[in-house]
Amino acid sequence: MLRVAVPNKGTLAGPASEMLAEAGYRQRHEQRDLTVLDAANEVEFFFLRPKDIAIYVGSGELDLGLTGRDLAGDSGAPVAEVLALGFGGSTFRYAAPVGERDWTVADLAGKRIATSYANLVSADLAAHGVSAEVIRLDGAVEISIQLGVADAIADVVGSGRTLRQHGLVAFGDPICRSEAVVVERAGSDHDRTKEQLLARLQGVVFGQQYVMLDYNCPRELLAEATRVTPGLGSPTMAPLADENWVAVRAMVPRKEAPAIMDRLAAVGAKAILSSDIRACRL
Ligand SMILES: Nc1ncnc2c1ncn2[C@@H]1O[C@H](COP(=O)(O)OP(=O)(O)OP(=O)(O)O)[C@@H](O)[C@H]1O
Ligand SMILES: O=P(O)(O)OC[C@H]1O[C@H](OP(=O)(O)OP(=O)(O)O)[C@H](O)[C@@H]1O
Ligand SMILES: [Mg+2]
Repeated sequence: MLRVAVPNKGTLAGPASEMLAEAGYRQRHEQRDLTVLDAANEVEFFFLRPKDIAIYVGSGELDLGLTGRDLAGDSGAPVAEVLALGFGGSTFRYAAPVGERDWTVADLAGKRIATSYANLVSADLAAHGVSAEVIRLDGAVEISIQLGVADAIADVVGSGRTLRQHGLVAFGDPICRSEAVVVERAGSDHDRTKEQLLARLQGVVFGQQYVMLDYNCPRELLAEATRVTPGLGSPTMAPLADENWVAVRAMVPRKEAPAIMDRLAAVGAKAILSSDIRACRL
């Protein structure tokens, strides 16, 4: 039985469970359930605090865990990333009050820095050769300067709204660029159930990052059109009843799809359709 940790709360919990459900795994119906057994797929899911997940996986008690790259890094647990999941994107950054001065990381020397990710911050300060006091807080870190316990902070930045609301500005290079990831204990083996879960999740991630384009193309413009949509391997082509036309089907990156559709229309393609891919195996 494969044992897999899933966030039970916070930003990553909803999307992580939805992705596992899309991959065909049973997920919990009740928010308070801490385990779910998916006997058909030989997997047991454990719903744990996101911060704790890498610790369980690093100790070898659980085989895989879905967590944030930043959380896994901060835990210091001996885990390795096996798959990036494409959601829960954030940066982890230093920030300080707007207008006080143009802060640099070197200016943090001798200062108090509040954070919920003390290990990441200590390691980054050491890498910069800066000696400062790290104040460990559990959350609402942005308010700590106002309340007088810190001079600067290091925190997760998503949209940047929370920093702006508190009159703070980020500075320095991001300490970490994070997203949700699957981790395993470093150096551990892959058995059939683990490989299957990773392949299914990979298929859902691909499905979310690509769309399927279908279009009809005059035969003489095929070479030009398929240069625009080379597909992952090679585009699928099928003859139409009108022998001067061909139907083409190719996967394209979701973010580029509108621009690719513009280019196909300019080439002379017609009936250009874009559709979602729920999951795929390449
Ligand atoms: N806007 C965001 N705010 C917080 N965490 C985010 C955000 N966007 C992505 N994340 C990621 O979510 C993970 C943090 O999840 P976690 O559940 O610990 O905190 P949370 O979502 O802030 O919930 P809570 O603070 O209520 O426990 C990190 O990997 C972080 O990078
Ligand atoms: O850049 P934004 O989109 O504004 O998001 C970032 C904020 O969201 C998180 O806080 P959360 O709401 O989880 O509260 P917490 O500080 O108690 O963890 C994070 O710690 C930042 O404070
Ligand atoms: Mg939080």
